[in-house]
Amino acid sequence: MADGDDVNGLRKVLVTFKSCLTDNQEVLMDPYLEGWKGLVRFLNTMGAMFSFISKDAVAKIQIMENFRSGEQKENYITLQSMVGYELSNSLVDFTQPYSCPTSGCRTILRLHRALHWLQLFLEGLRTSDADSRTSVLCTDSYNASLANYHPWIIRKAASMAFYTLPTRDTFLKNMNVGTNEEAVAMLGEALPHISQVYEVTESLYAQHKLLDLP
Ligand SMILES: CCCCCCCC/C=C\CCCCCCCC(=O)N[C@@H](COP(=O)(O)O)[C@H](O)/C=C/CCCCCCCCCCCCC
Repeated sequence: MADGDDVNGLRKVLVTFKSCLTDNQEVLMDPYLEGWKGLVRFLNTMGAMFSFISKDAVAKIQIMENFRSGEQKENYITLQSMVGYELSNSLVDFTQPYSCPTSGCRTILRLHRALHWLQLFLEGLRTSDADSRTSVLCTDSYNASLANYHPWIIRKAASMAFYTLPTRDTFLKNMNVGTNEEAVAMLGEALPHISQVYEVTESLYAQHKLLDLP
């Protein structure tokens, strides 16, 4: 395959997050989920050690796609409409985890926290030295974000999976978006959009006191 072929579609995935935000700063659910599906496709190329992560992400994406295709699909067009609908209909459980049915607000919060990890990881990948280890970058970004919400056993399993990651140079090559310099440039283009989606979601959840949903 010629150099630069975006065989994993990562360029398209990262640009998808750019199409999440509307002119009035609302986050569109469909491209948000498409972005995550693309990231999971890439995750699935990294081996069986990551399958428990992929399974959880796929399950959460499926919950949201069910909302987007269900009777109330019009209320799930944006994260803002989802929050308004679920809060005004008392569908969000502020006390019990895993209450049924699992709310969209709770499910998106888990993906939102993972988006923070992604932001930190991609920035680390973009700015680190050529001889850096992706495992260290991934561990550091995980410990600064998602790890704060996971029990010991999950943190242990995650750190074991991270240990199998290659060097930064090999990881950038595996992204299949061109030379390493082109991959770094693509990360620089994509990161501001990912950060914007993260910040808009963070302030939406903070405004409605949803950041600590169990
Ligand atoms: C351009 C380069 C792209 C880089 C590759 C990115 C690929 C990342 C794809 C998906 C990221 C993982 C999404 C993980 C969602 C986890 C949500 C979560 O926290 N789930 C926990 C809580 O859910 P509830 O139990 O409350 O329902 C769940 O308990 C834990 C599940 C296990 C996953 C925990 C580890 C997450 C590590 C994220 C790093 C991914 C490693 C990527 C390797 C580069």
